[in-house]
Amino acid sequence: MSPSTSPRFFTEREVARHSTTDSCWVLLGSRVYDVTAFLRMHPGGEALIRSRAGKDVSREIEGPPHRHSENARSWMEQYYIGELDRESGTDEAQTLRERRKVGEQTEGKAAKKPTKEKVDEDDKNSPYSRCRPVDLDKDLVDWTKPLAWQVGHLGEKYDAWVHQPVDRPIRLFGNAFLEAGTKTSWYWVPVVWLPLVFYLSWYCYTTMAKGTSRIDVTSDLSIPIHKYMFPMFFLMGWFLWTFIEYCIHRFVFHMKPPAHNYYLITLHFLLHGQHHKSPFDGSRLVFPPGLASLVVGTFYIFLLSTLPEILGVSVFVGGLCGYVVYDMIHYYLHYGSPKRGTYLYSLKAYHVKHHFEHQKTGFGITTTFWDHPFNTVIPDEKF
Ligand code: HEM
Ligand SMILES: [Zn+2]
Ligand SMILES: [Zn+2]
Repeated sequence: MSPSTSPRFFTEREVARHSTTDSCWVLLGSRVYDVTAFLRMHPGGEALIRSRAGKDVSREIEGPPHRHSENARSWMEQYYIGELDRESGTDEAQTLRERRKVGEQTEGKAAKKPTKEKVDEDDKNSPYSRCRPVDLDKDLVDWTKPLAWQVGHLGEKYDAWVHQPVDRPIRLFGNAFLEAGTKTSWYWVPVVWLPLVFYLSWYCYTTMAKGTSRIDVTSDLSIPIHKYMFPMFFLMGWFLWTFIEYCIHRFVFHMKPPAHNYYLITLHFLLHGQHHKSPFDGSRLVFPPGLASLVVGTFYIFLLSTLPEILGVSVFVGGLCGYVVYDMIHYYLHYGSPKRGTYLYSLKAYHVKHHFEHQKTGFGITTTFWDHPFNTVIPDEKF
């Protein structure tokens, strides 16, 4: 909603009443926001916003504990619902006021509402004047049409546009079947891949348990593989996955497409750009199994061509399990509300900062480990 449209007015009491998980409003000065839809997604935790429900959060947005990014402020504008009417303290006064407005309108006089000039004046005096409202009419793309074939035309404006997140679902393709093919519910990932993880783990363990598996180090030296070595190979595969996770996110998903290359921009948008544009579009948060099988298949072929069979399969299954955990954790970081102080809380805060503020750093999702050697750790906040 743009601040230039005539806003609705709310009394202080009315705003204060919306202080539950089902309906949570906050204020920035005299501007009223319904942030209910954002509560669970908030990286600082649901409780922090809920404890300030019905109140002015200007100080908290500036921090400490956290100075919110430009994108976080623009994001908040999407939840703007109206203005606080400080003069009319009670609901009765509000009702009277509404009646007076209707009366004025029927008498042909101008209704008592803030004019555009008045609102702009207020905005100028507010510390949030730099908040850029999400104006869907003025956006660089036409949201009423599929986006896949539009974004390539944005050229050099694409990079800035794609990194300004919005809270709305994306339609990629006009064709309903094609569109459906790009969406995946989170549960398909464990449904498709976990049976394979269990089967291959059982296969590796029972094969090793026969006691006949050996690794030929040289033509003279051959080491027997004990069944209890399986967990070690499995964990090696998982660790290898965390490296692949980092590399795919950093070097494939965050490749910077050349501004004049329509096709590479489109490819970037389909692979990862759409997730940055609409980070909470739940239908596109996990890899479709068809696409994932390309990566999984390549990983399998690579391991089996470089390692002895049983060792390769053991490492592969650990990596596959790491991938399933990655996709589930990524989904949870966007939709879950982990407790403050937990590992998942720190991962969520880290990942949402990657989305909102530090798009060129913070590529680790299930672990920040690989950000250290590659020097892409999101710096700690300083006040
Ligand atoms: C009500 C509207 C709010 C919105 C839309 C919002 C949005 C966000 C976003 C997008 C981030 C990720 C980092 C960034 O982009 O700045 C964030 C982080 C954070 N927010 Fe908010 N926030 C809101 C209110 C609050 C309030 C009232 C508090 C209370 C103190 C708060 C505390 C934090 C903290 C502590 C973090 C960082 C989490 C961490 O690094 O541990 N936020 N918020
Ligand atoms: Zn990313
Ligand atoms: Zn994400």
